[in-house]
Order: sequence, then structure tokens, then C-alpha cells
Amino acid sequence: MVFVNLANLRREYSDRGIGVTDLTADPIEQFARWFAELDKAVPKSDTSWFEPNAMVLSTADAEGRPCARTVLLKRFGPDGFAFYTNYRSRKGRQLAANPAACLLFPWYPLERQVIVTGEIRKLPDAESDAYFATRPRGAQLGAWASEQSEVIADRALLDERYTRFEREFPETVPRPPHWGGLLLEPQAVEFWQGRSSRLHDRLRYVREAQAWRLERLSP
Ligand SMILES: Cc1cc2nc3c(=O)[nH]c(=O)nc-3n(C[C@H](O)[C@H](O)[C@H](O)COP(=O)(O)O)c2cc1C
Ligand SMILES: Cc1ncc(COP(=O)(O)O)c(C=O)c1O
Repeated sequence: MVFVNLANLRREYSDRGIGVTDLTADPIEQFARWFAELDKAVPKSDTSWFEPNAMVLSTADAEGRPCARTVLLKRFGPDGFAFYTNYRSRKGRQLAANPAACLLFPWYPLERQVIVTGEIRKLPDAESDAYFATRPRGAQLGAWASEQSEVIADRALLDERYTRFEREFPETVPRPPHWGGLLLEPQAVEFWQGRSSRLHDRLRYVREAQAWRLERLSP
């Protein structure tokens, strides 16, 4: 039996604070600033396996049971945060029943996290088509081969399906109708900056009728 005590794993965070006046009026602009800082700060060597656009997507089923997984952010702007997936996957089915969701960006290299909550809707087919066309052929065929989130008896079945679709689509691979983009429209965006003595800064934008309200949360 394994028992591992991790109580001694502890880091003290630096005191790179954020104040209300440091932030832009619009959370998407603020997100763009932090994203640019992260991109600059993180080395792009092969040995540093860090995906700056990776985010943890949390969803819940109709009964409110939560689950989470990593997905890649593919664009963000005034309308929200977009990623691509299989609409028939577990997350796809959950979101069809309950569009409420949360995105968490674990930007530990800068002692930061950003948490976005809101509702998710499908991107227009034309946008999904355009994005799908930019993916490498292997990933395009993979989207056909994988019945994402279903139990499979054997890895070989996946490879067989891949080969079958490789033959079916010798040239252009069309986008599977069950694969495409989802957009989270933010209702609240929290920017978290680690500080000493666990007295971190947390500043949250909350959407109101005309503008965003900015509030400070206790750490
Ligand atoms: C770094 C990373 C990036 C990922 N990006 C995506 C993605 O953009 N879209 C996706 O469907 N799955 C992505 N995955 C796989 C998901 O984490 C997950 O296993 C899959 O979507 C099935 O989730 P579900 O069963 O909850 O629907 C990624 C995994 C990792 C570790
Ligand atoms: C299953 C799956 N779908 C989609 C993506 C992200 O899209 P793309 O492959 O176009 O980067 C990933 C990225 O890891 C993935 O694992």
C-alpha cells in the first residue's frame, strides 16, 4: 500500500501584486496582456512541456455532477473563448444538457491563474469548417477515427478506424459533423496573482448590463 505525505511541498510566492488601477477596463484586454506576458516569460525549448493555451474546462451533467479536462484555447476576443472538440463526447453531451461551464488557466510559471465562468454555445459551422481545414491531415483523420469518450476494447480498433478513414478520404478530409468549435461567453473573469503569506491578489470582473464591474476578493 502506498502512502505519500506531501505536506512539506510548499513554495512561497513572490510579491508581484496587482491593484485595480493596473488592470484594463475590459477583461478580454487584460487576458490578452497576461497571455502576452506568459508567452514571453516561458522558454520555448522542447524540454519545457508547457502549453500556454491549455486550459482546464469544467462542466457538469444535468444532475450537477462536475468533471474537468484540459482543452486548447484556439482564439479569444470580445465574444469569448473558443476551443474544438467532439460534440458527442462526454463534455459535448454535458454541455448540450447544461451550458454552464468554467475555464481555468493554470499559469503557474508566473504564479497566476485566470478563471472564466459563463455559458457555452456552438461556433457557426463555417468557422469550424475553416479551422478544421487548417489542422494536419493526421489530426483530421483522428477526429473521424475517435468516438471520443466511448469505451473501446483495444487500441487496435482505433488504428483500424484510422486506416479505414485514410482510405475513405484519400485527399481532402471533410469536417465530421459531430466535431467543431465551442465558445464560452464570459459572465465573470477572475485574475489571480500569487503573493507572500498566502495573501494573494484576486480581482474579478463581473458582467453588468453596460460594462464590467471590477471587485477584489479575499484570498
Ligand atoms: C494539453 C492537452 C490538450 C488537449 N486539448 C484538447 C482539445 O483541444 N480538445 C479536445 O477535445 N480534447 C483535448 N484534450 C483531451 C481532453 O483532455 C479529454 O481527454 C477529451 O477531450 C475527452 O474529454 P471528455 O471525455 O470529458 O469529453 C487535451 C488534453 C491535453 C492534456
Ligand atoms: C482530442 C483532441 N482534439 C483536439 C485538440 C486540439 O486541437 P488541434 O489538434 O487542432 O490543436 C487536441 C489537442 O491536444 C486533442 O487532444
